[in-house]
Amino acid sequence: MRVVDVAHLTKIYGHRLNRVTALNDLSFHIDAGEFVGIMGPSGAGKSTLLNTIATIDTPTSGEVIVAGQSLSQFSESESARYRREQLGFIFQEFNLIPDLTVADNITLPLTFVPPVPDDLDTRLARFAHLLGLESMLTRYPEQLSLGQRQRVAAARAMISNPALILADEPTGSLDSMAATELLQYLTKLNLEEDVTIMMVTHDAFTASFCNRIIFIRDGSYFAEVTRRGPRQQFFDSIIDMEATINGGGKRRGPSDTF
Ligand SMILES: Nc1ncnc2c1ncn2[C@@H]1O[C@H](COP(=O)(O)OP(=O)(O)OP(=O)(O)O)[C@@H](O)[C@H]1O
Repeated sequence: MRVVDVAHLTKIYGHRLNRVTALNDLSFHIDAGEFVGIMGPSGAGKSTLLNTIATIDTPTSGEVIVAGQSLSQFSESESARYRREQLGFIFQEFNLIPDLTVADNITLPLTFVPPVPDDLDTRLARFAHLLGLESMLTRYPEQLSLGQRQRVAAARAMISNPALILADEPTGSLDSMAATELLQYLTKLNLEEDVTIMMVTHDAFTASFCNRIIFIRDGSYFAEVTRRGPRQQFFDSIIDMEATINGGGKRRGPSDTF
């Protein structure tokens, strides 16, 4: 099943002399159960793409369909509902609420707008278990390590069973050990729970935990690489593609597999 369908997406900011084309006829799709990385040089349009899928930004032309719904048809309230029910967000800076316990932070998406589901406690227990947070539920965010905080953010993103998790540089604030641990958890949730993840990252190591990377440059689709073998090999192929994209090479068309 297709979760994300981006078709001929174009976003132009400003007009006349200060016109900037942030996205330029970008098309790709993501299927259910994929863990897809979005990479590309600074200014390539990655944040604009995330913001468009999150309905924070509206496209100039083209279409985004998520879980069968065309985002351009949404009213304000439908967008808010879509973000609440279909999306889960993991940000670089965690965005946890300091005055709430870990348990209350995780369940926030379910308690924010009534009615609170009957299985709230079961869902909390399940995601706390999946993310190794069972012993920390009564603590406050400041009593956790940065890696643990990001796992709380991941549990919060997933507790409402959204169609898509949007992760924006989720390892950006973590040291390499905590980053690896988080990525292992995300991989496990992707493989075992079929969570669909789209992750923007600058970091090839982080990207190597995905199963496919879409590279964009100047707002357009540039190339993609798909993991077929060991992660080290996939990492090398990501580094190669980064060199190509930064070196100004031309690479477009069919998927490269490694
Ligand atoms: N609100 C805005 N008004 C005008 N131009 C914008 C706006 N937001 C982004 N841009 C421009 O659109 C282009 C794409 O920006 P975007 O932030 O999406 O890139 P990015 O790939 O996320 O970059 P980075 O990796 O540096 O975060 C850039 O040239 C940027 O300057």
